[in-house]
Amino acid sequence: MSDDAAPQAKAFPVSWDQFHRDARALAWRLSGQGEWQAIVCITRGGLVPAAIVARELGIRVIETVGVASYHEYKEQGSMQVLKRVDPEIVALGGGAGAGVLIIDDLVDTGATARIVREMLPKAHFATVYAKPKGRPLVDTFITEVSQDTWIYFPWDMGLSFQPPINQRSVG
Ligand SMILES: O=P(O)(O)OC[C@H]1O[C@H](OP(=O)(O)OP(=O)(O)O)[C@H](O)[C@@H]1O
Ligand code: HPA
Ligand SMILES: [Mg+2]
Repeated sequence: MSDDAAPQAKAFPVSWDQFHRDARALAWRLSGQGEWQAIVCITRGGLVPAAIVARELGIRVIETVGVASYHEYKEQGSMQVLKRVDPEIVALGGGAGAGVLIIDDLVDTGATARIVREMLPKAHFATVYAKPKGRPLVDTFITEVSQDTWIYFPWDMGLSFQPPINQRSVG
């Protein structure tokens, strides 16, 4: 875990339904903010909200940028850029990504957002969820959760048996 990462005391599980609703809410909010020429989604987490936003706003030019940092579960390591943005996309709108929408599932410490913003300084950065440390790097988001919350996305979860509340150990 990086030095500034908080221990994750709380859990915020998100179902597919809730994620779809929240990503659609993001599309609504973005719809009044300009004519987007392309989406750059940050893989892999940004792929799902990008598909929903692209469908709602009729955006058909979709590019990816690959950044990985959480190599182990909840542990942030060194940042690795695995795929850069196509120069054709960077050049849109007169250069530096003007008119481009960058989409990710969430911003946590802001480390990922900082790297991608450097690549496209004039782009609009949007996420579905935001934690306080990363929030200043995002132009538009839907829901804020506390820094010590871990968000569980539906693609990372499966159905499993839950013991009755009165049989759970407290601790
Ligand atoms: O604000 P930060 O502290 O940088 O964290 C946010 C990033 O972490 C997660 O991606 P991850 O690196 O785990 O890769 P993934 O999208 O492939 O799961 C998430 O999808 C964001 O991209
Ligand atoms: O809270 C989180 N949930 C899932 N992936 C993440 N990557 C950084 N923070 C998170
Ligand atoms: Mg990611």
